[in-house]
Amino acid sequence: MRIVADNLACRRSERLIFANLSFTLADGQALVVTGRNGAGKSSLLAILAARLRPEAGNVRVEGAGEAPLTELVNFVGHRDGLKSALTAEENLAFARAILGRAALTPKEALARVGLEHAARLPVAYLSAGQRRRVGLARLFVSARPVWLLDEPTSALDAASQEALGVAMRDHLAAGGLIIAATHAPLGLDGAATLRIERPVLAADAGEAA
Ligand SMILES: Nc1ncnc2c1ncn2[C@@H]1O[C@H](COP(=O)(O)OP(=O)(O)OP(=O)(O)O)[C@@H](O)[C@H]1O
Repeated sequence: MRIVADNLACRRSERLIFANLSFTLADGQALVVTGRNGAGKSSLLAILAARLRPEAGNVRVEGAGEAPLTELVNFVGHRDGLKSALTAEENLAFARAILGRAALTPKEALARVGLEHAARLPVAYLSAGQRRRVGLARLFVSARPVWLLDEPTSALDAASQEALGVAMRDHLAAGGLIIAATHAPLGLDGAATLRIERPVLAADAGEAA
């Protein structure tokens, strides 16, 4: 399958955040999205996950049968999206039911991120890095092929960053696709990069002329 983003533009609170942004990504490929704070990395991921409407342009998926991109995407956002009162295992069981395409069980997914001992603890009791790892474990409970990751290494220690690198490389080797917004290196050699730059506004062009 391929994801094709064509001339995307994003406006938030009346401000044009980015424009003319295009890329194509195929099976087994990763795209690392970079840019200054506020450049629009999270906004781009939100557009790809159909949580935000683009100002212009479109995103299409090719070669995935009838399935729309929303059903192919597993999105781990900047906020972990976990319910604090539920246990780690319950949070993952919920995600597994919502996402479909069942893969690892919640217990197996927690073992994959080294948190089997925390399965029965309310997420509220976990450290920031542990919460992040539970959030990332959502990637393993469903076989959705497109991982959208927003700052996936934030709060992770070196060992967990390495484990995430292994998981991402395994996913790509199995034909998955990854689009990750980050300020930190992710260890994805050969990934394409997309740096979001400030759009050139008509007013700026006029000033420059
Ligand atoms: N819900 C919102 N409503 C209005 N404006 C928003 C909203 N969310 C983000 N923005 C604005 O959109 C712009 C892009 O934000 P975004 O979070 O996409 O940037 P980012 O590149 O991910 O930044 P960072 O590196 O700091 O995470 C910022 O100016 C931000 O203030």
